[in-house]
Amino acid sequence: MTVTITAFRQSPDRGAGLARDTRVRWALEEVGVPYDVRLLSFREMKEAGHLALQPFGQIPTYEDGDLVLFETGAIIFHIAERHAGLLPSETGPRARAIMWMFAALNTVEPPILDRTTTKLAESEEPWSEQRLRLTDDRIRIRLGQLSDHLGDAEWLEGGFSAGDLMMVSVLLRLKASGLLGEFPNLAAYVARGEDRPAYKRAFAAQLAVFTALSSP
Ligand SMILES: N[C@@H](CCC(=O)N[C@@H](CSCc1ccc([N+](=O)[O-])cc1)C(=O)NCC(=O)O)C(=O)O
Repeated sequence: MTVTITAFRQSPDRGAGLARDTRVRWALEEVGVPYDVRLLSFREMKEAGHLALQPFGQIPTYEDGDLVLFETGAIIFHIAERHAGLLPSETGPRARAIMWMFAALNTVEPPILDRTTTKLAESEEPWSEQRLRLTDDRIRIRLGQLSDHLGDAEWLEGGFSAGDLMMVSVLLRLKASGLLGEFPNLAAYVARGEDRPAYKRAFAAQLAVFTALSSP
């Protein structure tokens, strides 16, 4: 049975790879599992058919036979559990790699999402600029702590893992802000992630969706 994921029919980022299906595509490419994509319009995401799979009306979802999952972290953990290549087999190193998945989603990403909210949903508010400065400073604290921990290491725990896939995916959203560039070792870490053949295939696949839209 082929795995099927859902993605934006027309991603607001115009194929920049920032929508969360890119993380799942990357994980599937890393472990060599083929997948189909069901593209959804914003309207279709809120219709009963999709809400039955994803009660919050979002993408991505993951379907494999009778199993339906949502939440990118849970999907990637499921993929990494079942296929070699994203989690070490030894108990301790495996737990550490999973720890970094949670750190990416629960500690590093929240202030980044807060920044996105300020930029996209609060830009007309009189306090928006001030709030953006505060948000950026909170992000800088996390980036500084992560930068200090990573140092000159290639990946967070020795070999590349799902923890790095999630952390790089989280940090990618900062590229345009200039904040990532303030921490050269983190910028290089993200570039190493983008340079992985599996990431390149995942990125190209989601970009092709957007390109197909804009071709005559
Ligand atoms: N916690 C869930 C969050 C899923 C989620 O945020 N999905 C977003 C798309 S990825 C987030 C996202 C959206 C757009 C961009 N962009 O740059 O255009 C980047 C990331 C979505 O469906 N949004 C529509 C809605 O909520 O109605 C998960 O991790 O899977």
